[in-house]
Amino acid sequence: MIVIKNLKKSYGGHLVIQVPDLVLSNGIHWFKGANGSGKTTFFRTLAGMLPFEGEITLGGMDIRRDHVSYRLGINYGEAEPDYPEFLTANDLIQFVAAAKKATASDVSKLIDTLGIGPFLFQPTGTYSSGMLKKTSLALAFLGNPKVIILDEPLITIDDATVLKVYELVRDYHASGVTFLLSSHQDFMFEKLPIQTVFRVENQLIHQESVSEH
Ligand SMILES: Nc1ncnc2c1ncn2[C@@H]1O[C@H](COP(=O)(O)OP(=O)(O)OP(=O)(O)O)[C@@H](O)[C@H]1O
Repeated sequence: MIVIKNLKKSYGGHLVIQVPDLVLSNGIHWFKGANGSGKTTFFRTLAGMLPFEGEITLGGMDIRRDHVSYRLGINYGEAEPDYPEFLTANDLIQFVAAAKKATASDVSKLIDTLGIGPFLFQPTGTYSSGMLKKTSLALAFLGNPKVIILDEPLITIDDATVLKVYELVRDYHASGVTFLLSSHQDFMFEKLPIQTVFRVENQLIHQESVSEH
């Protein structure tokens, strides 16, 4: 469970998002909102990548005080991944796997499921946008996170990979992982048990009814 209190995130004095009080329970949550509404900023803040005002805890772990255990508990998949171009998918995966304490068998399962094998040892500078996205998705599933945040997980990947991502989300969710997702495309509700839909608008986050979607 993520508990957020009095969160304010600004860039250079310009307020982007404020969350006075929000509890994200275990489940799959979809964050919707117009371009520039603050979804990525909110996700990066929760992932511990940005300074902010307020308090965030994950399963009782404080984002600042318990920063190592907090970060082991939360994974983040970038909307538009961008890596140093000389690094291969294998370099990135091995590095993150070690940091996130992932097992070798989980690593090879993810490489296989997401079809990364054919370009595993090529530098990411040579990748298509879909190959970069598959790499970032593999990184987001490594280790034993309690929460996985996927920012626009379905963009640039082919239809077969979209189905694999649904499968991964369902499987990890079945073993207790909470997902925070954003997408401008609709998710296939029959393939993903989405519990809550949130709308990010006017610097705030409102809960919507799932049946509206
Ligand atoms: N590093 C930054 N420095 C200054 N302003 C930023 C920075 N990153 C984002 N912003 C601003 O914060 C606001 C929210 O951006 P953010 O990327 O969080 O939106 P988003 O909802 O994810 O948008 P999209 O749907 O287009 O991905 C925008 O006005 C953007 O210009």
